[in-house]
Amino acid sequence: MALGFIKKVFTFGKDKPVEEQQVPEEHLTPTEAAALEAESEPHSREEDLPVSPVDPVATVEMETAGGPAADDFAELSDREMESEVEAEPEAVEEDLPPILPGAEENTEIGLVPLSLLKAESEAGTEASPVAEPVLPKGFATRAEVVAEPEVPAPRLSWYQRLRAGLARTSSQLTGQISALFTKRKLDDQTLEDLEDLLIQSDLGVETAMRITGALSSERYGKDVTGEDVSRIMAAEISKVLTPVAKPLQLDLNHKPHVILVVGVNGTGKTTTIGKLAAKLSGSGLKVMLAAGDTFRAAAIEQLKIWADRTGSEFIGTKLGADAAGLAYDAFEQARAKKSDVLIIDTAGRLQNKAELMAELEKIVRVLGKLDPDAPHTVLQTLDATTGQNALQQVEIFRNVAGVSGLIMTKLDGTARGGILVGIAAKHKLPVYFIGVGEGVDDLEPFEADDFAKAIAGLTH
Ligand SMILES: Nc1nc2c(ncn2[C@@H]2O[C@H](COP(=O)(O)OP(=O)(O)OP(=O)(O)O)[C@@H](O)[C@H]2O)c(=O)[nH]1
Repeated sequence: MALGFIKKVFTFGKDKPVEEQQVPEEHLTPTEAAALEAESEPHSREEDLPVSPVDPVATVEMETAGGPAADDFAELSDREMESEVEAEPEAVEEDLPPILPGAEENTEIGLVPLSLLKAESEAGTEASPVAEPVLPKGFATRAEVVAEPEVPAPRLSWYQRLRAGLARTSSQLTGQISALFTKRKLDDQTLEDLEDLLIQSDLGVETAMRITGALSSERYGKDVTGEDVSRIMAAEISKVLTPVAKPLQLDLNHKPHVILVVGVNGTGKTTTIGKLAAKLSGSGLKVMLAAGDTFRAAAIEQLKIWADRTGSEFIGTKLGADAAGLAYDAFEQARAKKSDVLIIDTAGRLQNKAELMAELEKIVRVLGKLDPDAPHTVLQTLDATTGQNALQQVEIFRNVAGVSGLIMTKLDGTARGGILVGIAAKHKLPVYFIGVGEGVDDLEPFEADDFAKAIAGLTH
């Protein structure tokens, strides 16, 4: 065995210069040579292998955390753009939450955790087991004490996460309402003050008036508690939301049913597409995902990973390519492959708003050439932490892309969910799902009653 070569390989990247350590083989005694060989064995472990100077995870993290400014892309050459798109998918996968609980522990498909391998190899090299002393009653070995199982933190139900997300809205509101009604009979002044509070919580003038109207007809001139107001508020909000809480209807005669997903960047389009794809493919439908956000390399990358993880087909193009062209190709391919559902991602930010709107209009127009009814669903994602701005976003995207339904995301964060009530009252667009986390299962059908109770701070 060429000892010099082995030493070179196993000492790569270490502080000591390789030359210093090299001793010609013939100058060693057999014992020294054997000792040296033995010493080199443990270095074959993963952690001593050279590390690539560029960390792809860090690169993608940087982009997903907001991405480079629009102008940054102008300076990329085509080749650079392509290489960004072709980056190893594993790099981003580490960032994404696991698809199935416990999937990483699956040994049935030939994957064995590294820790198990290490434990096995250590067990094999042990000289002989040392007999544990038997301790008297009342004593315990340190290992026994340390090995006490940790109780895992219970995973919150989606409703608990929704309530936690809406806690800011609800506790602020209920706190102020309680303060308003302490030792006061319901009169015109308290009703007016209540109306102001409700409007400030993004519920909208119409809903605020509904609530004060209902309260007035039930309790005018009588004592009112914060609890009374919360109950009436939940009932009135539920009345506004119930007509818009609808399931997303798929017409599978279309083959594919085309869903175009639009919305401002960062509102959760790509993640929501992944969650939808998981639900659809999980129920046996053939799904194709198209990366129509050709503006951001990480978005293409992210969608490809979701496609792989959900067993969906994927179609993408290079960064900066015509998104409408991609949508057209995707529709043709999905037809040829007899996909049930085609979901098309779009960019949320281009250099300017006019350009973004022109691109969306073109995508809709081009899809209509292949099927006058396509896109069959236009979904808009709304970030629940944005408040009043979401109202304008619906206005704009509805006009340009003909939004037919909404999904509100990030309701698990510090959400300002009141705005969904305002949007429902004004636009009356269906709300299909709500996002309550970043995981694949964190997409729940929208339930008017649950949502209304969570805003009013009532327990389920
Ligand atoms: N907490 C929480 N985070 C979410 C939810 N939905 C999406 N996110 C996160 O929001 C961030 C933005 O989501 P994306 O899916 O990349 O948003 P996008 O609209 O596709 O963004 P662009 O590609 O920039 O247009 C990511 O970090 C997601 O993990 C949700 O329901 N809850």
